[in-house]
Amino acid sequence: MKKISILGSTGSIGTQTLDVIAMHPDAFEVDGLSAGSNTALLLEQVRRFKPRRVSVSTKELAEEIRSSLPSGVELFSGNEGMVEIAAGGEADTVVTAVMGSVGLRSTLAAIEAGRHIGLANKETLVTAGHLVTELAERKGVQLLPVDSEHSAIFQCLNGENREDIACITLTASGGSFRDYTRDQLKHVTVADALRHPNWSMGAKITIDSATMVNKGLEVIEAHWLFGLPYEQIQVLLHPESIIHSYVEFRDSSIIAQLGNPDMRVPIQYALTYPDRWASPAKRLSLAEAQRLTFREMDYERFPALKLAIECGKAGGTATTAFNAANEIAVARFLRDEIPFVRIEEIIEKVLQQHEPAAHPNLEQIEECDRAARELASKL
Ligand SMILES: NC(=O)C1=CN([C@@H]2O[C@H](COP(=O)(O)OP(=O)(O)OC[C@H]3O[C@@H](n4cnc5c(N)ncnc54)[C@H](OP(=O)(O)O)[C@@H]3O)[C@@H](O)[C@H]2O)C=CC1
Ligand SMILES: CC(=O)[C@@H](O)[C@H](O)COP(=O)(O)O
Ligand SMILES: [Mn+2]
Repeated sequence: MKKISILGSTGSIGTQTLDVIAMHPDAFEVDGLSAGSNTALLLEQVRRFKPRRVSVSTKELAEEIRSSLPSGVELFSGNEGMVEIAAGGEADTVVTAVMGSVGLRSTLAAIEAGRHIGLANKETLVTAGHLVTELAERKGVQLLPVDSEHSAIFQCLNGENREDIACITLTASGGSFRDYTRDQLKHVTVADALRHPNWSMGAKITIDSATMVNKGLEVIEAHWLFGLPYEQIQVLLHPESIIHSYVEFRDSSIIAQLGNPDMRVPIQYALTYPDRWASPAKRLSLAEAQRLTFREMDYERFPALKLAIECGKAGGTATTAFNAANEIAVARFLRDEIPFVRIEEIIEKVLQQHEPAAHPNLEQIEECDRAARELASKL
């Protein structure tokens, strides 16, 4: 039995990870679950999956659910609680399905404890990619991508030599507003932005997809996961989200990974790697799909993508500040406090005032994250 812990078990990736686990009850068991504030769902998950340890985001929420937990289940709270779920217990693999850079300390703690990582929480790599990848290398821990594009690249690279890679291409759906002009973006609502054309995901990543920040975060994520320079990472608009990404090799061969959009596939592969197991995902019929379309990425239309790549190239704390500013700006947009186009402006303004530090340690990263959040909240 493989033991799995999930950080963010009540979210989109967390619940789909539990769906995958439920499909293979003889192969997986749940060791620990960490949630934010959705205690009703967490308690339901506890009854069904019988974890030994759970955590919620605050002490108050922990006290609220204490008497509803079966005896013997250990209860934790706050960031320390997430670290307990990540590094305590007996998990073989920790799925990082929490949203945002709040997952950084617990991801590092899981790696330090020698747990393999099913990595969905891309913000940790954007915030502190060098710390996460260096520690994983030192501890001999696998960082198994859950993000669909990175799982695709990972699969395309199976058995290949890194020196043979010419470049990788991350595909982008274009998000909710891919056919809008910049002028039309001025009047969009939160409900409009939350209508992703192909994927059903958490609110924050759905907005990131609409601003193309998601693809920016993914370029940085790919840089760290695959150890490639930014010059070898490209982005292509592919509205159907069928080709999840591809690799071009120096002999001009291209290997791509395709499938209907269903996150249970990359989640399961991260849990079963290097094996492939049966999945209920709808089979892709290219005859039915008939046409796959592509468009050159327009960096003027999607300036946040351009800015993210510039931050990636600048290195150090630039990507930390980019991520933190975006997290705050998206939260403000979701609360209807700012218009959609203001998200990009806030990120840009925070970066204008940011003094990047090279090779930051964890304390410097956390200070940069805090300062960028403070500024983004004030703007
Ligand atoms: N959804 C998808 O298809 C994909 C997601 N990803 C990445 O996966 C990660 C998760 O995304 P997604 O599942 O969509 O997000 P959701 O918003 O659906 O879920 C986020 C999870 O994190 C928990 N959480 C949020 N804030 C805190 C906190 N401060 N402390 C503890 N727990 C917290 C939430 O708890 P609660 O709900 O209980 O408050 C929830 O369990 C993100 O990094 C995203 O970019 C990557 C590829 C695809
Ligand atoms: C499912 C997944 O991996 C998301 O990150 C997805 O890629 C979002 O879609 P776009 O950012 O391409 O719109
Ligand atoms: Mn993705």
